Amino acid sequence: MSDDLTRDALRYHAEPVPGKLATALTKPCSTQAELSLAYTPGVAAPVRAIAEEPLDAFRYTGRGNLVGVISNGTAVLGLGNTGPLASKPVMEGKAVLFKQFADIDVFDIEVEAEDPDDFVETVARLGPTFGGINLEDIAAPACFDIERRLAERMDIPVFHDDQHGTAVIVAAGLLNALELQGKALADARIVCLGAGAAGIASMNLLLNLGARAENLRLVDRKGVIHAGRDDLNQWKSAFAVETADRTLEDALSGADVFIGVSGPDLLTREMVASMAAGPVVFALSNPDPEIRPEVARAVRDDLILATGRTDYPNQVNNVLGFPFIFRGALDVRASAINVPMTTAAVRALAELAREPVPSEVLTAYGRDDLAFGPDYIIPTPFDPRLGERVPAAVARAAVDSGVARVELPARYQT
Ligand SMILES: NC(=O)C1=CN([C@@H]2O[C@H](COP(=O)(O)OP(=O)(O)OC[C@H]3O[C@@H](n4cnc5c(N)ncnc54)[C@H](OP(=O)(O)O)[C@@H]3O)[C@@H](O)[C@H]2O)C=CC1
Ligand SMILES: CC(=O)C(=O)O
Ligand SMILES: [Mg+2]
Repeated sequence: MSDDLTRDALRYHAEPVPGKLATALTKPCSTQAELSLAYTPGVAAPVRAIAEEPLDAFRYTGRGNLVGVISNGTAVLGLGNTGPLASKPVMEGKAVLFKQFADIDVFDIEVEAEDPDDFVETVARLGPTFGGINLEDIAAPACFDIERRLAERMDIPVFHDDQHGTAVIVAAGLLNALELQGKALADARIVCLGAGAAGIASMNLLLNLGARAENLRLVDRKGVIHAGRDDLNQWKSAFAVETADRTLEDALSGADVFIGVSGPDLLTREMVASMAAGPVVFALSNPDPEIRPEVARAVRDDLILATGRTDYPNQVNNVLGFPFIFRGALDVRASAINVPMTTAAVRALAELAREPVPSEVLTAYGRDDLAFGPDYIIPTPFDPRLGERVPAAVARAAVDSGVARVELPARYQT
């Protein structure tokens, strides 16, 4: 990151008030009469109602539109285990995105609990506060059990954004990028560097969508995950294949797709040069990608390139997913966010990128033109249609898959 950007970012976070969030009131409270309603004695009325009928919490409190963005800070962006306190700017940032793009309120909660049992116990007890839980920046492999255990204990959606949010955007972007390169997902040779939260979930979703296991190579710090390794946890070993490939370099030779969800500057010029004709390179590590776009583009001009960043074309980042997926889930009071719902989000995102781009987006990006093609494979976060299409698709999938607890809202019934 340049010195200028570092300075600007620190100033943005410090001024005019520290941080990016504050509490807003939704009811007036400036007279004796209003205070009597907001606080004692009036507040006793909704307390009694909710004690008698728990569903009244959705009527009398903000629970139904409130998501907990919760982290223990063990995998903060690509910066590693910075701990919970240093993760707070990211969690506040996720709150900004929930509010800005989907009008969802958020409490960011940073928990001093590296031990999964402590973390699960802490979060599970917060159920009454929230309509949904967005787990963020929790390292693999602990994140897999944490999410499963919380989903089993809680009756609201528990969604690990780095797993499923990322997987949705990777899949939507890849479906479009492969089509532009004239390739099919089922035939594509895909190499994923990073076998953690984002990597494992993205590969699982691609398998669901038609990628073939024998065409996938998952790579961690020790190299290719293959059948001969005896150091693999259960999530990695599900991807162990019989192959002679041992290094990232081996795996990438002739590959169609590189997906990087690992760390900065791990993909070399030579590796990009060795890929098949018309390759797709998603260098998604934040803030610094696996290869800088200008370096990759200098190697070859037939590639489609994406990063997780806002300052390059093709931002493959979970910001395109979690606000809109939760909007759809909350609107039907879903008890979970399941595969039919994430798959519906993939399709909605991929299809939206093929439509003409509205003027708001061109203005936000200072562009005269933007159209489906190698530099526009996925909508931008500022696309106002995202807030209609993705939640509608997710809510419908929730209803169809039986996890919705209220009917599909009229505005989604088109
Ligand atoms: N663009 C986007 O929307 C998103 C991007 N990301 C990015 O993906 C990265 C990983 O995040 P996440 O999955 O949550 O983290 P995890 O800690 O769960 O997983 C990290 C994975 O990356 C691997 N890895 C790290 N460094 C290296 C290296 N030098 N060489 C090879 N493999 C390496 C680790 O290998 P090992 O298992 O051997 O330790 C591990 O498998 C981060 O950079 C993050 O910013 C994540 C989510 C969304
Ligand atoms: C984008 C994001 O969630 C990450 O890099 O961790
Ligand atoms: Mg994250």
